[in-house]
Amino acid sequence: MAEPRLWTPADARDWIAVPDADSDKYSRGVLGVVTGSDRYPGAAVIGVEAAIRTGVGMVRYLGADRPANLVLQRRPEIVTAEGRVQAWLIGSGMDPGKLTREESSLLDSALHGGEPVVADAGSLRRVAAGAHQRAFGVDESWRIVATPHVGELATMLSGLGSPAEVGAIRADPVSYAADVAARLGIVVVLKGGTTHVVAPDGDAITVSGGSPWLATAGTGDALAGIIGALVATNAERVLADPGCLASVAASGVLLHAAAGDAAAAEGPLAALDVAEAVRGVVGGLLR
Ligand SMILES: NC(=O)C1=CN([C@@H]2O[C@H](COP(=O)(O)OP(=O)(O)OC[C@H]3O[C@@H](n4cnc5c(N)ncnc54)[C@H](OP(=O)(O)O)[C@@H]3O)[C@@H](O)[C@H]2O)[C@@H](O)CC1
Ligand SMILES: Nc1ncnc2c1ncn2[C@@H]1O[C@H](COP(=O)(O)OP(=O)(O)O)[C@@H](O)[C@H]1O
Repeated sequence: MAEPRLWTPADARDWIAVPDADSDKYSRGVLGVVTGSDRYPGAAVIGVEAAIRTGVGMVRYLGADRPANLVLQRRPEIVTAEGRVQAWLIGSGMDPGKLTREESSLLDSALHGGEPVVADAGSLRRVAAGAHQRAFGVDESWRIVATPHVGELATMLSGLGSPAEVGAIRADPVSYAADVAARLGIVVVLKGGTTHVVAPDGDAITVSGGSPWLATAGTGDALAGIIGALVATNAERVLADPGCLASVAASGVLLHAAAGDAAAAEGPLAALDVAEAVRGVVGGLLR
């Protein structure tokens, strides 16, 4: 396995799609979002806020009523009607053991739809079960980015029939992430104090340096929203060259770390502060 590459702000800058005079909300990219639940409605609010502050043409939110109402309360810009999307963000704030039939069906539609997908939390078991592979074959399933923390990676490994202790994963994170990435044909973003982005071919990118104040509830939901927005706004490039999905994901991790630093500069941060701070980080990279 090659040495992990360190991602830089200049690398991330290349994946910020800047609108021009010919752009419209559709051409910029629409992100479909299936996140949140009655149990964890806040995850939907945090992810959507992070996505729109990263920059996207439109967010279509298709979750349950309680999170949908909270999302709309904070962001009336969000559209809750079905329609075409360029990418999906799924699973944050969803409990895989307590999904309603409607939620299960929304997750499966996103995984089987053919668009790139950012799969978080409650959707990871489905990804580990290989539903996307059965639909597309392993070679065409590069379009999925999974964002587990070590506990969730352990669950994915169990689902793949290779259980591993969390301690063992922490001791050798890139190898375990690479194993899951290769077997499922997906990009794995293994979150932690240092985050590793690993492609199915074993190429690894390391992003370190985010403030330890990021260790607070909901910051992973913000990360998923940031990556979702980047994938939606780069969907054409991703579909033309799925191999670039790891670069898009690494750029999202870098924006998230920088937003964490910006938010932490003012004192202890909350996840929504991180989502709000992405705007300034993107603006700074573009100056
Ligand atoms: N406001 C909201 O709506 C919020 C909603 N949220 C939503 O909540 C849902 C549950 O997500 P979750 O991550 O809290 O719990 P879960 O997936 O059950 O795994 C936890 C187990 O894994 C282990 N573990 C090991 N290392 C770990 C690590 N670094 N970080 C975390 N865990 C680690 C550890 O086990 P242990 O090592 O203690 O045996 C632990 O018991 C999910 O849908 C998420 O989106 C949250 O985002 C918060 C804000
Ligand atoms: N000590 C730390 N230093 C820097 N970043 C961290 C640290 N701990 C966690 N993070 C980041 O915070 C986020 C936490 O995500 P996650 O574990 O999914 O929490 P949640 O489910 O509550 O959103 C990840 O992006 C992770 O990389």
